[in-house]
Amino acid sequence: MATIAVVGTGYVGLAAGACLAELGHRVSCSDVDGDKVRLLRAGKVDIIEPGLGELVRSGLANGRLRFLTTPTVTDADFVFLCVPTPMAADGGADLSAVTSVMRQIGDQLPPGCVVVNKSTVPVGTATMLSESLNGRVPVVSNPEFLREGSAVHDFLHPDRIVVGSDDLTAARRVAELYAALPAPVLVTSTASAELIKYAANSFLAVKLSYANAIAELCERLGADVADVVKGVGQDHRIGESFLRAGPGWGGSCLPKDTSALLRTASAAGQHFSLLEAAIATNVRQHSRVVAKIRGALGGELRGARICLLGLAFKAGTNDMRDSPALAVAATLAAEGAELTGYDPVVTADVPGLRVVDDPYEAVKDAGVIVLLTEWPEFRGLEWTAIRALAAGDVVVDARNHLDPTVVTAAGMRWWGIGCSRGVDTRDT
Ligand SMILES: NC(=O)c1ccc[n+]([C@@H]2O[C@H](COP(=O)([O-])OP(=O)(O)OC[C@H]3O[C@@H](n4cnc5c(N)ncnc54)[C@H](O)[C@@H]3O)[C@@H](O)[C@H]2O)c1
Ligand SMILES: O=c1ccn([C@@H]2O[C@H](COP(=O)(O)OP(=O)(O)O[C@H]3O[C@H](CO)[C@@H](O)[C@H](O)[C@H]3O)[C@@H](O)[C@H]2O)c(=O)[nH]1
Repeated sequence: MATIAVVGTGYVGLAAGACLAELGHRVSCSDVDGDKVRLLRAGKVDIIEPGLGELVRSGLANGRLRFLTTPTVTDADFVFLCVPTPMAADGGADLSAVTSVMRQIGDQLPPGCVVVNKSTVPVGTATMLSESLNGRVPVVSNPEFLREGSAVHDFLHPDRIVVGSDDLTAARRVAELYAALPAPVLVTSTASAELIKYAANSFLAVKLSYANAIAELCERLGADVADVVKGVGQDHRIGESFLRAGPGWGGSCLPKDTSALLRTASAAGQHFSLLEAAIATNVRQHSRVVAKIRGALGGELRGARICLLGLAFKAGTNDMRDSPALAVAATLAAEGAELTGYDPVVTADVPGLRVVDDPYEAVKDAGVIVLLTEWPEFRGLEWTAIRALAAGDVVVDARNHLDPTVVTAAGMRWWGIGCSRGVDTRDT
């Protein structure tokens, strides 16, 4: 059993801390957000993550998990860095939280301790951190691959555990922390481990943009993207996952990580045109959704009432960071549309958008209804009632989530993504 200090209790830090405590380690988690720490001490988790609340409460009860407002590292065998690395103004990764934590704890790290970096950071960061410590303790890169909405499951059932270290003993000690998990451990240099994280997220983004570009072609050629990606994905070399066409990819990771990798490549003298095209295709996908909405309204957005169903960047989370729904909403609002939104878990107001807590209120008088997040509850909506409440009769289903026969049986028109129904290529 190891003593672990986790710094940052967001999606990654809290999942890692609670799961490592569950695996038998003694874990203290710290965060600068005092309100969050107070809630966690009371066993309350303010993000939607199945199983996380239970693990936090069980860790508190068995004494293996505690929450602090300042990191206590003097007795730690391992310090896990799990702080944000958002997009900086220049498109790269903002490392200020990482460097500020290291300034705070650097002098207190005991001999024999290992700094384990789980934040997503550019190649060279582990070396930079190690130099800032004058090599007193090893810095290991241990990127995290969990997804929001399934953080606990993903942490406990990883496809692989990547341990990047220029010190083999430290690498072995970090790998040992995960010994109870049935996953292959890949030991690499710190540079390779740091790049694996960006390369994986960027590959997912490229795959998604490819699917969205094929969806556009399907519309132009009269094919159906659902069938096309099924037939493509059944080739085991390609795989069916991450090929669902939609309003574009978003979230707290893919947009910032693709941008940071592009910048890393450019600083290294490489024009990564494939990745650049994937990002551009994603922006284009937002515009294609807006074009469909404009088409449904007869060309005019100014003054139009539009209902947005779903605001989170995907179903299963209340995270709205870089949500495609917000990108679409921002363009519509800038063009003078009046927006009403409903999301089962997002209740906070969004600039340019009135958020209501009932889908039937959201659709009232709407000239067009746009589905942007694939929440299961949207499949159970009463479309006959909606037909009576809305002013227009088109549903732009940007996730191909609804059953078109149910929607059309209620007297509405269903416009999907990547299928010949509802094609409007006027301003794409
Ligand atoms: N969200 C994901 O699905 C995911 C998955 C894998 C990797 N990552 C990476 O992990 C890192 C953390 O991401 P996240 O989504 O958990 O972030 P988050 O925004 O959910 O949480 C970060 C937490 O760190 C705290 N924090 C900020 N500065 C701090 C400081 N100086 N000291 C202590 N705490 C501080 C914040 O208050 C917040 O609670 C990022 O680099 C991200 O790219 C995220
Ligand atoms: O077939 C698909 C799959 C996903 N998406 C969209 O792609 C985005 C990203 O989805 P997902 O990858 O599930 O979200 P995250 O929770 O942000 O997870 C990604 O980012 C994390 C942070 O780095 C990584 O750890 C994960 O491995 C990586 O999947 C979302 O907008 C999804 O709606 C699609 O449009 N179609």
